[in-house]
Amino acid sequence: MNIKQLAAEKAVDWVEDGMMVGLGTGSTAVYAIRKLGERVQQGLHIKAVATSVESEKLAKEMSIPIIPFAEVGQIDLTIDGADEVDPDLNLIKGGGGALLREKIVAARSRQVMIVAGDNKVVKRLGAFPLPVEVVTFAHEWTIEKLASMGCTPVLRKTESGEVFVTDNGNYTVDCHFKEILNPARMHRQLNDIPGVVDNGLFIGMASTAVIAYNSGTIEILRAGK
Ligand SMILES: O=C[C@H](O)[C@H](O)[C@H](O)COP(=O)(O)O
Repeated sequence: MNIKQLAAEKAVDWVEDGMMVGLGTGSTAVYAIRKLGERVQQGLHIKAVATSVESEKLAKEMSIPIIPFAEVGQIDLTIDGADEVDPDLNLIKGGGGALLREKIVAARSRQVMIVAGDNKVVKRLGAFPLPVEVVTFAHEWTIEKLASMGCTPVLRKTESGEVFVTDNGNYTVDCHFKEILNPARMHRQLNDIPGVVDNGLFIGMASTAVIAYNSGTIEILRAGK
């Protein structure tokens, strides 16, 4: 079993009967959705909301009952991956292109549990290019403003060379900062740029991180500890 699978399947142990569960996106979250699906098929009763079209499709294939976001009240637990996790459990997310729905679901969740291999744990955020979701209108100008923040911005393309379009019909700009000294301030400054919809910094949103190591060990990190 690889470390992504180990962390993701462990997190599913926290899901209890009757919960409203947020389903993350990405190659690690996929393992959590599959495991949760197995538990549903064995009789676990939950409802879920997905953070991407892709995760929703997989959840339905696994017979997990999906609720439209408009009908979701409080979400009990969201299980999601991350591109970087710092010691305060601040995160970079959006490498898979789903940051906006992920952030909305996280904001509605009592508990956000991050699942990752230990390669995602960093002392300081920013080596991973920070994804920023921007509207298509005047995106060239928005990209210039992002560059003025001290990064090298790259408009994300698909493997076939088309501009990548998010589930919300926007573009993603990957901002190469190398390091982000003050993530909370950077979060505000980026979102102040007209044309920016949101950025991949998740500040103070994760309550727990389930981190798996190649040795097979699992470490549980908690925010504020
Ligand atoms: O947009 C995608 C999400 O934020 C993912 O959770 C993140 O990119 C981590 O993905 P993966 O588990 O594939 O490394």
